[in-house]
Amino acid sequence: MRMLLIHSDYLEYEVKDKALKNPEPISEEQKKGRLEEVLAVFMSVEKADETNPDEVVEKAVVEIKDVASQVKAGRIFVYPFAHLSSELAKPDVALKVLQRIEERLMEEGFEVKRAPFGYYKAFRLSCKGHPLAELSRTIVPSG
Ligand SMILES: Nc1ncnc2c1ncn2[C@@H]1O[C@H](COS(=O)(=O)NC(=O)[C@@H](N)CO)[C@@H](O)[C@H]1O
Repeated sequence: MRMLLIHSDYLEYEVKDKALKNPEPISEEQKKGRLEEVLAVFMSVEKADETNPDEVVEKAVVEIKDVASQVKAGRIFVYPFAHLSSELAKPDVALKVLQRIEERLMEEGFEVKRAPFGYYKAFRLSCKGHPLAELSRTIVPSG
């Protein structure tokens, strides 16, 4: 899994078109989303993650919690992003991993939004620009 973490004043998105034949079903209200004072986490789930998705979820949560505590962010935006890797996991595995990361972060007490999976989306992001505002992490299953 490849993650790009951007500490932001806000992240907002708007769903445009389908990018997959069968994107994640979404409600009308999920077609737009915005969070202020947020740690935006752009994530590409990778082929290698398919060997142990549960382990990758836990490792990703550890990394996200670590960065969130360093930048003092209480809100997380989980953003599916297929452009951080050339070895993408298949969509059904990727969606499950991202849904599970969302659930685990909520369990950890964060306010969390997740951008819809399988759609082209317009988005605006305001990066805060401090030294820890732009970080990346790579997670691989140990198996
Ligand atoms: N492995 C993945 N990790 C994260 N997001 C993914 C992944 N696979 C698919 N997606 C989601 O599905 C959307 C489309 O994925 S894509 O790989 O860019 N495009 C496609 O698969 C099709 N356009 C056929 O190539 C992405 O924008 C993202 O929302």
